Amino acid sequence: MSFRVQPAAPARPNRCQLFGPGSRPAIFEKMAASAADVINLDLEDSVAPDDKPAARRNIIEASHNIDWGSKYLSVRINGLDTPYWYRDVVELLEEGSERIDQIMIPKVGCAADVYAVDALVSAIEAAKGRKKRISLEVIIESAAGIAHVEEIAAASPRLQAMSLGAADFAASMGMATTGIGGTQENYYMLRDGAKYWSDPWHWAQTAIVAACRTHGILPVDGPFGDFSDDEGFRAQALRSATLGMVGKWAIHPKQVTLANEVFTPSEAAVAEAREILAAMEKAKAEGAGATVYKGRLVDIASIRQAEVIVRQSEMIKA
Ligand SMILES: CC(C)(COP(=O)(O)OP(=O)(O)OC[C@H]1O[C@@H](n2cnc3c(N)ncnc32)[C@H](O)[C@@H]1OP(=O)(O)O)[C@@H](O)C(=O)NCCC(=O)NCCSC(=O)C[C@H](O)C(=O)O
Ligand SMILES: [Mg+2]
Repeated sequence: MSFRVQPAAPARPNRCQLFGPGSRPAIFEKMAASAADVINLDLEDSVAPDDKPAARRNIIEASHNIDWGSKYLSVRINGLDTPYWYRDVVELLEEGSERIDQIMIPKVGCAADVYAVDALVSAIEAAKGRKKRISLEVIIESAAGIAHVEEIAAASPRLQAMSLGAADFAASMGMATTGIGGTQENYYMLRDGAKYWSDPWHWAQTAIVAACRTHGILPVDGPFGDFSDDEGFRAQALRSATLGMVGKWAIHPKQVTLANEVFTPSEAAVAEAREILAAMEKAKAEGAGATVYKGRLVDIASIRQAEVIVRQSEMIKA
């Protein structure tokens, strides 16, 4: 381990982030009643330009009137290249209730984008005497975002989470696809005439996970567009979880259960992790740094791996 110790990510469940347009207040109660850990009320791309002011009003009212329970309540503002974003922040934080936990910044391209929002949020919090410190989350969904991912992860002490936005990312990168996440028809290796599909999102996800883990931020997988394809969603989410991501967006309520299932460690996985910890305790007592568990090597690094699973399970239960 480096002398600079890896900071822990925020200890709150973030298995599923359920999105809904701010211009569709009829679904807000349903979002609040869902099993998602995080709610993202949207002012950006799911809201038409003419509907932005009304969507802000809807979200402000909902922050006062709806019981969001223990959910982490986040609002996605518009991008910094639009005329909308500053009014999003000003109106939300001047008129919205203390129930708002977080602001999501889309299409972040450099650390200064986060700095700008942080500065505005800090000024409003101080001017209005807001008690709860607003946290930030960002979406990496452009060539610039992924090129500067590490400086973005380090940009603000308010930053808690970072997502991959596959749709805008694909557009910005000039990727030849209209698919949002998942297997892409033309991304395969060919061997002896047989096709082996590969994962075009993999490298961006691993870059995000590395930046997040370096700076103590939650890495999250973004949307899976085809909400009629449960198995496709599950496969994408399983890959993300295997890479170290802690959760995934849901763009339809039916994706919430799928995400929660994948990002909650199974009882079998927790039991195995505890067995590995017990095996290593025994090895340590016998003066050994390594031992054999179910026919395979486990050593001191295995303790750290097992602890990830046990910690995640305990945090979700808490
Ligand atoms: C995708 C939808 C437009 C589908 O809505 P709808 O046609 O109403 O779906 P259903 O008829 O199947 O709905 C079944 C019931 O569920 C309720 N519902 C629908 N959506 C939600 C929701 N998001 N949360 C809670 N409940 C919801 C319906 O009211 C029905 O209820 P009932 O009648 O009582 O049975 C819609 O799901 C939707 O708007 N989804 C969110 C879209 C969104 O926010 N998109 C932005 C995020 S993705 C993105 O921005 C891309 C990213 O940035 C990138 O670049 O990758
Ligand atoms: Mg986007």
